[in-house]
Amino acid sequence: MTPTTAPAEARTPGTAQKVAVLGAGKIGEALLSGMIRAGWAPADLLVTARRPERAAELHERHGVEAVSNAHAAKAADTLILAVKPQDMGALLDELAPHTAADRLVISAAAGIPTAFFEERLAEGTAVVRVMPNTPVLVDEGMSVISAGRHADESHLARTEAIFQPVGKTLRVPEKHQDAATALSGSGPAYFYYLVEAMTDAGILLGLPRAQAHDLIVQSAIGAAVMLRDSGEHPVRLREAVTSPAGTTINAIRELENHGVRAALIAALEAARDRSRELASGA
Ligand SMILES: NC(=O)C1=CN([C@@H]2O[C@H](COP(=O)(O)OP(=O)(O)OC[C@H]3O[C@@H](n4cnc5c(N)ncnc54)[C@H](O)[C@@H]3O)[C@@H](O)[C@H]2O)C=CC1
Ligand SMILES: O=C(O)[C@@H]1CCC=N1
Repeated sequence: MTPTTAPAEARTPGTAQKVAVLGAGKIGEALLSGMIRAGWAPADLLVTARRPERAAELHERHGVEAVSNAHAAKAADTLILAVKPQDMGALLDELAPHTAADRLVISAAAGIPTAFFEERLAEGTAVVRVMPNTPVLVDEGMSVISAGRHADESHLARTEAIFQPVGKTLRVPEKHQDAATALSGSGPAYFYYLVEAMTDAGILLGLPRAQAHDLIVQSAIGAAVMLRDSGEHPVRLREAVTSPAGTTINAIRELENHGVRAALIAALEAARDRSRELASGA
């Protein structure tokens, strides 16, 4: 399965569909801004927020009408639910009386299975589960998509029309969503953490913080582009940096001595386990 990027013609939303983002916090607003960059008319979008000040802020920033959850459920064909997993039950209680079965419901919440929505919404409602990540803000997101019981190809295509303009998408069976959440949903945080730690190392080695930051960030960008574009395996790319009796191998030995590889495997396993726990509202 290779992640896909939208063909040019799919990047321009061609339908008169109305899409509502319910619970526009960090990820909801990132998606909203991405849809506008991709050419969605603000008039075809709706947004909901818990606090009136937040609703006003979203309206001011994006020119999108802020409405109640009930209004969004009635007026929009596609509802993107972007509240915290722990708030999803309450949101669905609010939406259920107003949501017709022909709505497409897209959940961006970690952990919550499509069955959770199907049980609480009108019989036959199409639900798609998506795990995006924050680089949707710069159109470099990774959004992992799974169909619920009543979601067909057209629902998946409508979902991809929303998420492909802000990055890549990948369809997976829903059983892999917790793993995807651990890898790409949370993934950006691990890279930020590494940059933070490596910048500290630069300071230890005597560089000013700003310079250390720039050296590490540009190395990260260069490495990421090579990983994406060179077609080479990461091991080959690392070997090309690692000269015999050189500097890099000394660093790699320390990473191995400190169990960094095992720590990463354990960390992602812990994230996967937490995603599973969220399914029970924990
Ligand atoms: N932050 C991230 O990198 C990612 C987050 N997610 C998922 O996206 C969801 C949101 O996460 P964040 O944006 O980080 O959280 P957040 O806390 O920034 O956003 C959630 C927003 O929902 C609002 N809200 C809660 N209940 C509401 C209701 N009944 N009606 C209207 N608005 C309501 C809150 O006031 C808040 O603004 C979570 O389910 C999370 O698992 C998924 C992928 C990545
Ligand atoms: O930390 C979280 O629970 C959310 C889901 C994936 C990224 N952020």
